[in-house]
Amino acid sequence: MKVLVSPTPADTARLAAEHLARAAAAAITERGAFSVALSGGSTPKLMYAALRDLNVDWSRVHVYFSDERSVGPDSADSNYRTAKDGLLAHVNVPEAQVHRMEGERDPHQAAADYAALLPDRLDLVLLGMGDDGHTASLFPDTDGLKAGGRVTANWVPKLDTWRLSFTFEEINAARERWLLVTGAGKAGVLREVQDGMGGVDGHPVAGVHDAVWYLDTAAAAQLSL
Ligand SMILES: O=C1O[C@H](COP(=O)(O)O)[C@@H](O)[C@H](O)[C@H]1O
Repeated sequence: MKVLVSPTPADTARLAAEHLARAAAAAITERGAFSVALSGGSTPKLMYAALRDLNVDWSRVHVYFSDERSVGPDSADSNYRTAKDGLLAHVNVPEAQVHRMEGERDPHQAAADYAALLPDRLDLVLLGMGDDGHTASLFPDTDGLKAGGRVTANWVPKLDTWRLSFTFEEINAARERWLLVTGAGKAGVLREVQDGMGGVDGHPVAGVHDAVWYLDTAAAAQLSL
């Protein structure tokens, strides 16, 4: 586990945003473009705000999503909408370079179509971790944990809904994976992940390999570092 601990969620967000700006510049210099998959939920919001003030050549950035809920782009639950409101509407990223997952469509068809538009290899996948150890929309004890290919339609019984999600194969094939996790509420789960409790079925985030973890002090409180 490569772990970077900052004092507060805002510090964590700022550090990840600064590293993202640096990673984007390096990729653009080396390969002419930077491809990043964003995550959803509440944790990335502070990072989106921090990123708006940084120097990034957004004309060379291609934005994807690692997961999406079964809703349209205007829903308050939409991961795309969170990213749009918090970041994409405030920077000069060309619309044609923003690729949202279409949560409002038939999930199997939407997953297949999304897999077809992904580049060969993403530069960076940004991820979060839920209180139950899920990451992207790979929830404990769901079929999506064993899905092959790049994107899966994952039925989540406890939420009674479909989710669209990158598979582990796609997440682990990217050049880099960063996990952004903050708050005391995540400390116990993080400890269990570090101890290997429940394996990937119990704590899906354990299926993410060679990640950099951006944590605040509260989330890291129970880890042995
Ligand atoms: O449902 C989701 O939850 C996770 C974690 O979200 P958070 O609110 O605890 O930060 C998120 O990473 C994922 O993209 C999202 O769809």
